[in-house]
Amino acid sequence: MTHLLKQSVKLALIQLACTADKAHNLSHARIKVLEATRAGAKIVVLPECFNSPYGTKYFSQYAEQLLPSPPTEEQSPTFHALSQLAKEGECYLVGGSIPEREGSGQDEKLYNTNLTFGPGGELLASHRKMHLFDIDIPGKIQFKESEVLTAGKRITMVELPEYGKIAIAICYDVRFPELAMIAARKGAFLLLYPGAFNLTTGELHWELQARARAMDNQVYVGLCSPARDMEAEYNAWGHSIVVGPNAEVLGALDEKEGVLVKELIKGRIEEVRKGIPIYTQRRFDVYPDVSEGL
Ligand SMILES: NC(=O)CCC(=O)C(=O)O
Repeated sequence: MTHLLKQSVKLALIQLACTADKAHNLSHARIKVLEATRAGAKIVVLPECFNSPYGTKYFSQYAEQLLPSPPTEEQSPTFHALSQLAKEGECYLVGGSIPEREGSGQDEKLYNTNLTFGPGGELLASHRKMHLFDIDIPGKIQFKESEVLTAGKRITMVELPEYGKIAIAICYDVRFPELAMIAARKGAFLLLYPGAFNLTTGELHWELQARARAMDNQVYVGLCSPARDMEAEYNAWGHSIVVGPNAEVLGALDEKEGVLVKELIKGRIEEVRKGIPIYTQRRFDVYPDVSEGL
């Protein structure tokens, strides 16, 4: 029997204490990633906007140029730091996200972009957040990424030769089940979302979204947040979480900085799908398969 996850693997989520000092964030991320790889993690994830404050007024200030790829050290210090770190830790490094600048002047565009590197330091994928975080809950939170950011247009999947396919999206992207379903139907064993939910929606929806995406698709899901900083303008929810294919919480952090390492088990997805066979019971004769044609 072929398995979606070819061999068991340890996944680490780094719930980083992010500051306004990019150089500090990069060196601190290195310490935490290497802590995770020493614990045996082979897939390591950083949070959304892990090397800058999260806020529309900061994106331009912290943005780096990623194209043409590879960028120079000056264009993107983060690209080079992450590439080097993946190599040093001999891991797949899902580098959270950073603000990306493309073009200049009138043509300038900013994106919220993930870079994912392989153990040789090679860039494997780049995901631009597809669904921008525009919400308005009166008296609680207003946020409008689309004031400054442009949305990405591509679903991102990466083949890890030893393990299988993973899918990467960013934070608010998790609220769109179509994205997760397309990735799962295309063979992903793991959906990863660097994210930074807030104190209003975090409690109600963060764990629920992670478990829902896992339950609907019978795959592993990981959501990786920055640590909460009550001095910052945006207070991240924290609670980075790993969920198994039966929607079971395999592990979760509180709001403080931490490293969560969990083993994903070969054969578990197939076991869950055999027990509750929704994966093969869908009625694509009645409603469309969202992954069809993509
Ligand atoms: N950074 C984000 O996309 C935040 C998403 C969020 O908080 C939500 O409730 O969704």
